[in-house]
Parts: sequence; C-alpha cells; structure tokens
Amino acid sequence: MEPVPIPEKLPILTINNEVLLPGAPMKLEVASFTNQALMKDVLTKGLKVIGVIPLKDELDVIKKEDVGTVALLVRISSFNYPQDTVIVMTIGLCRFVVQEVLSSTPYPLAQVELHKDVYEEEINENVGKVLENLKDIMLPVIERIGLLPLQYLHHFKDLMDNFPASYIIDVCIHAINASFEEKLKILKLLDLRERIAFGVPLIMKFFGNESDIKTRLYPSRSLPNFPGVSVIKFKSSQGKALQRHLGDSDLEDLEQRLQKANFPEHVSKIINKDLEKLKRLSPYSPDNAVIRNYLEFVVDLPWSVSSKETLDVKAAKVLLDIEHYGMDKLKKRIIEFLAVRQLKTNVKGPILCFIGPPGVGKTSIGRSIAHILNRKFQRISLGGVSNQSDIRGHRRTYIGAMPGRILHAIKAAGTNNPVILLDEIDKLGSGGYNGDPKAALLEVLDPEQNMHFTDHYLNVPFDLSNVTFVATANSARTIPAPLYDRLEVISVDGYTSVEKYHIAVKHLLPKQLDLHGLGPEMLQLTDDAIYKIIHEYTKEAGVRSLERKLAAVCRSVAVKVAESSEDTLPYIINADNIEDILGMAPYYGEEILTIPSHPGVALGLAWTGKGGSLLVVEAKRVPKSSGQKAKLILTGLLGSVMKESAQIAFNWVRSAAYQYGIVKEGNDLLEKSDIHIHFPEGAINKEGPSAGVTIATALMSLFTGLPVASGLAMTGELTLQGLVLPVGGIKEKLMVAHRLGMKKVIIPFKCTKTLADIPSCVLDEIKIITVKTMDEVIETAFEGLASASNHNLLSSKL
Ligand SMILES: Nc1ncnc2c1ncn2[C@@H]1O[C@H](COP(=O)(O)OP(=O)(O)OP(=O)(O)O)[C@@H](O)[C@H]1O
Repeated sequence: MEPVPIPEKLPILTINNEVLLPGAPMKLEVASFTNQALMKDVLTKGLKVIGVIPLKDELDVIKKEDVGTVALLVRISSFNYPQDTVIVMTIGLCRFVVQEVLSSTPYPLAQVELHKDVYEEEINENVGKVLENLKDIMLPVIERIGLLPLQYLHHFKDLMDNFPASYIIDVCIHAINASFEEKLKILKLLDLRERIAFGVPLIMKFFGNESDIKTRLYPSRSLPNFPGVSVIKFKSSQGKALQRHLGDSDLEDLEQRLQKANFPEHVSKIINKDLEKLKRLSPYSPDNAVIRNYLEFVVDLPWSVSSKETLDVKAAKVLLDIEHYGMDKLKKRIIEFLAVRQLKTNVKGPILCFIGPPGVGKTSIGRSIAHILNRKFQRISLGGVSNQSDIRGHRRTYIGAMPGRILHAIKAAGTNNPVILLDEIDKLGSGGYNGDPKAALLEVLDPEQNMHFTDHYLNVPFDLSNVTFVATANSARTIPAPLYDRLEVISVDGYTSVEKYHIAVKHLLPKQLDLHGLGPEMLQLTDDAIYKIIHEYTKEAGVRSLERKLAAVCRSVAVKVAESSEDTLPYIINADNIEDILGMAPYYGEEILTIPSHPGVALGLAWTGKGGSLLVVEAKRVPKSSGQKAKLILTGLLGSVMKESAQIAFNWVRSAAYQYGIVKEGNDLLEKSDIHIHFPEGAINKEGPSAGVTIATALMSLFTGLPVASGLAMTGELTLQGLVLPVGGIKEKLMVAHRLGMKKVIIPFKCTKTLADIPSCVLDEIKIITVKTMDEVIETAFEGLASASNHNLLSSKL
C-alpha cells in the first residue's frame, strides 16, 4: 500500500474541548461553518489528510507556532436529519507546528512543519524500556475498561507494534481520558522526555496505586533519566498500517452483520454486489465511504423485525383514560378504529388525522395509540418540507445523499410496523425544484402502493404496509386536497378553564413534579393558583403554555428545596405568591376589552388554527380630502375575503340606512366623509367571511351613535340581502367568549346543532342568540332600539 503523502500546506480543522493525539482514533462531529466548508472540499477533492488544531475557545483563531496533529481521514458520514451534521472518523498521525497561516477563509490553510520525534535505534534504552513497560501495563487495562471502541481494541496491540514507541504515551493519555488541559499540554510538549515526565504521573494517577505501577514501570531505578535521545523519522507507512487495520476490522464487522441480516431476496442481490465492490475499492476512494454508509444504512433497517401487536379494546379504553383527561369524542373514535382492527386484522383502515389548535394533545394521543398497540412510535414533522427528497431521499449519485424521513423514522423505530405520526400535514410545502412532496406522501399513504415504497437512496422497495400512519394538522383548510381525501378527519377542540384545571392537576403537574425530582410533600399548588395561571398567565386553546408555566414553578421550587431545611416543606404556592415566581401576569384584566364603550365599536369572534380569539371592529367617520370622492378605508392586515365581507357589510348598511332612519330618503352615507374601518392587532393576518355581522353592527353603532350592548360578541357571514350564513369554529369561539366573561353571543341559526358539543359550563354562563337575519342582530345589539319601528326615534338622534 502506498504511503500517505503529507503536504506542507495543510487545511486546518479546528476543534474545541478535545485534542487529537498521534496514534489515537477520534470521532469528530463537524458543525461549524468553516469546518463544514472544509469537509465539503475534502469530499469533492478526495483529501486524505488534514490538520487538526485544538482551540480553547471557539472564537480563538490559529496562529504561527500553534501545535496540531496531522489527521488521517478514515471515514466520513454526513446526515441532514434532524440537522446538517458531518461525522469524521480520524486517526492522529504526527504533530506539526504552524509556520504561517496562509489564508483563513473559507477555512484556515497553513504552511506547517512536521515534528520529527526521537525514536528507533538511537532511542535510549531506558526510555525504550519505560515505553515498552507502559504498553504491557496499559493493554490489558484498556481492554478491561473498554477505553477504546471495540473495533480499535481488536488491533490495538498490532498498532502499538507498528507505531513509533514514542506514540505509546500519546495513546495512553488518550485512553485514560485525561482532561482537555492535560491533553493540550501533552500535545504541545514537543520533547519526548518532557512528554514522558508529564504523562507518566497522569497515567499513575489514573491507576491509583502509584507505588505498584511505579515499580512495574521502572523496575531498575526509581526515576528514569533520558540521556542520548536523538532524532527519529516518522514513517508514513506506519500510519498506513493503522489505517489498514481499522478499515479491515470495520469491513469484517459490516460483512458479518450483512450476512446475519434477514434481507428479502431482491435486496440480498444488490447488497452482495455492493459489498464486493466495496472490498475491491481503495480505502481512499470517495466511493468507499458512499458504499459503506449505504450498506450500514441497509443493514440497520428492520427488514423483518416487527413488534408483536397486542390489542385489547377494553384495556385500550382504560389506557386512554389514564393517559388523557376528557376528549370523549376523540377517544370514542379511536376505540372504534381499534375495534375494527381487532375484528379484521388485515383491514386497510383509514388514516386518522387529528385537527385542532396547538397543545390540545394531538401528538400525545398518537403516542397513546402506539402504546395501546404495543408498537414503537415515531414522529415526522412535515412543517416546511418542500422537496420530494425530504420524504423519499436523494439518489446515491449526489454528494452527501441521504435517505428520506420515512425510512429514517423506520430505522429509528427499529421495527417495520411502528406508528408514525405525520405532524403538521397542513404545513407541507408545495413542490420545490426537486419535485412535489405531496406526490411522495400520497404514495406513502396509499395502501395499494406503499408495500413497494421506493426511497431514492435505498433504491429497492421497502414494505410500508404494516406501518400505522396517523396525521395531525392545525387547520383542515390548508391540507392539500388529494391528501385530505385519504384522511379521516377528527377534530380535537380547545379546552375550557375547568378542563385545563383537571388536566393540570391530573397530568401536567404530576409529570412536572416527577421531572424535577419533587413530590407533593415538597410542592403544592392551590386551586386558585392553578386558575390564576390559566386565566392570567396563558392565552391558548391547548395546555402547552400552562405546562411550561407549571415547569417554571417546579424549577423555581426545586432550587428552594435544595437550599432549605425539611421543616419549611411543603412549599405552598397560592394566587398571592405566584407572582414572585412567574412575574407579573401578562393577561391580567383582559376582560376589560370586552366592554365597547364607544359608538362604532363591536366585538366579533374569530377562529384560526391556533384556536378562538376576540376580534374588535372599530368604525369611524373621517373628513374626506377636499375635491375627492368619499371612500371606505379598511385597515388591519385583512385577507381578500375579509375585505369583501367589509364591502358587503358596508353596502348592506348603506342600503338599509333609510329604513333605519339613519339618512333621509335619497341620501347616501358615503357623501360627506370617508368611513374608516379598522381591526386592531394590525400585525396579525385576518381572513374569512365570519366578521360580516360584526362589521355591519359596528357601522350601525357609528351611524346611530348608540353603543353596542356590553358583554355581547357575535359571529356570522352576512349576505347583501341581510341574511346571516353559518360559519365554522363555533366551539372555539364560544370558549374564548366564555374565557373573557362575555354574557351573550350571537351565532347564525344554522349553527344551532353545533351547540350539542359545547360544554355545559359554557352554555350555563353565556346566553346564545341564534339569528337568521341582520335585522335580528341589530335587535339584540341595540336592545330593541334599532328595529324599523324605531325609525323616527333614530332619525331624531341624527
Ligand atoms: N387531555 C389531555 N390530558 C392530558 N394531557 C394532555 C391533554 N391534552 C394535552 N395534554 C398534554 O399537553 C402537552 C401538549 O400536547 P401535545 O404536544 O400532544 O399537543 P399537540 O396538539 O400535538 O400540539 P402541536 O399541534 O403544537 O403539535 C403534552 O404534554 C400532553 O400530554
């Protein structure tokens, strides 16, 4: 085998908290920008050696006289999931000293001088003896405590024989896992005698029993002196021996694993071909790492490993109740889904898709399904995935090619029948330059096709028909239509304060106490403290922020418990002292918003993927510019549908103005001044038709000068005829109205049936008024004043 040429100009990889010593193997994770740039060049130019310099601080730069180690690159693997990472397997060859830094971008390049250690025939007999003894002592210890990875241990003795004896001290220091500072000092000591004098005590300290090891190391004299040490030469062929050994041992290991794996027939053929090719390739060929990574991925895939499914519907009910509070409708549907599976095992059931706001337990219900079925669970986040290759992998011809997320998840699960949760399916990006991810996902979800799913990287079909897919989304509106067709959508609603309280007490708090090593004997939260967190510290449909706040309380109390004596326990957190931990309540007094004191203001209810929210509508007359026509001005980051519904509401009011006595016959509202309608929280996108009735009510209030009844909110689409059409998200809207203490809510008549889903505590406290027309809305909003029969009364107010 050819010796490795070591150039005088070396590209430099910098590392922190670690030191690569000559003779020692090391796995380096390359993350920094400059190091990644270097690895790119290594891959494209096929470099075999680089320089590695340890830096104390990430921000340090390399300079003249720095000492580093020439590193032989044994293997490079790259991953882009879950994030871009390159892992490099290296072995230190010899020390070098930087003579000049030639450039620093995109990565440092330095003129170096290789350090020639003293060795061989000229080495003093005493030094040689010490090193030999050290080797004899260290070998069994290294073997016993597993200080080196198994595959290196195997050839450790051979390596020691092949390497210059001067490396023994370096390898031993590496093996005893000395501190960063100690290793750095060893690296910088260019004189072998000094290295031995500094290193041997460290090794003795590691063994603990100093006197014994000292006599074994130095049988003839108490301390060595090192006369006669002179120059030695580094033989690069010695590095080769090391590389060869490492390469072979890995290959043998891989071959054995491939033989043991239970591949389907069509896969075995391809694997054998690749394995033969790998054996023929030089270890320096860039193809070597590519084929090796591929084979390692293939062998790790669970071709024939599956979990044994246990399904007992009765037990499933109990488990669902233990793991989740409430969610009755959802639990019922899951039980039906499971019951069908129990009766007909090979059924290609629907793909359940849980739709609801963040933090309502969609992911954790998916985990429970896996638990019930006794299968492994994996979650794939589809948010922002815009390339087909994310799902289906890259072809192996690309540098840094990777399998797709589906096979990654299968590999991580270790079984071929896990439950895979496709999270945020509504956030799937639309086709990138590399193909549409939707098409790939459709194939994954299609029971007719997914038994032959072909990932581009794997390049042979993998059977996905045993995988149970479950999906989640925040809103059904944005799920691509072809995918929506394959899903059975189940909505998971937000929680009322009472439900949140029970979830906190039964699930979130015990979980957080456990995670922080606390028990109820150390920390107790009173009910009013929990309600205060729910009402004043969080504003959400789910319970994610609530869980975070409870974690913050546990963290803070954990510190106090650690510092205090037992007689001060338990810490009782109540509504008064919670501010000491969580700071001022951010949503304190939010209900004040719900009192529209000025004419021209009305309160609507909106619904987004994040849950329900209050929508304030403000209308005002403003002087028009002279000589210009009066106009309608709309502001508040509105989508096109919302702009249109504002136009409809305005024109309805315009046409009904005479009937309501707002203008005299033949006059128009838009004659004298501009009308400005604004939707506060102007930085938040607003879209949809459901604000129609609210806008019309705000305008009626403006033109009549009558404030809208207090504690009233509304939702409904308005037509030009003045009809009120049904809208979505009624449950979420009523929940937010309840949270904010609203007394009355107007909803379209056609939404009456959705009231069956609303918790009784909400219906008990809010009066629901169902309407078919805008006239009925006005009747309620102005408490009877605004009906046509009050024509004259209104006219007199103008
Ligand atoms: N009904 C419930 N009973 C017990 N715990 C719950 C319930 N609902 C939510 N949780 C807990 O709330 C936390 C957040 O839930 P999870 O992560 O499943 O929300 P999600 O709906 O998947 O949110 P996202 O859409 O943001 O992914 C988890 O710790 C979960 O266990």
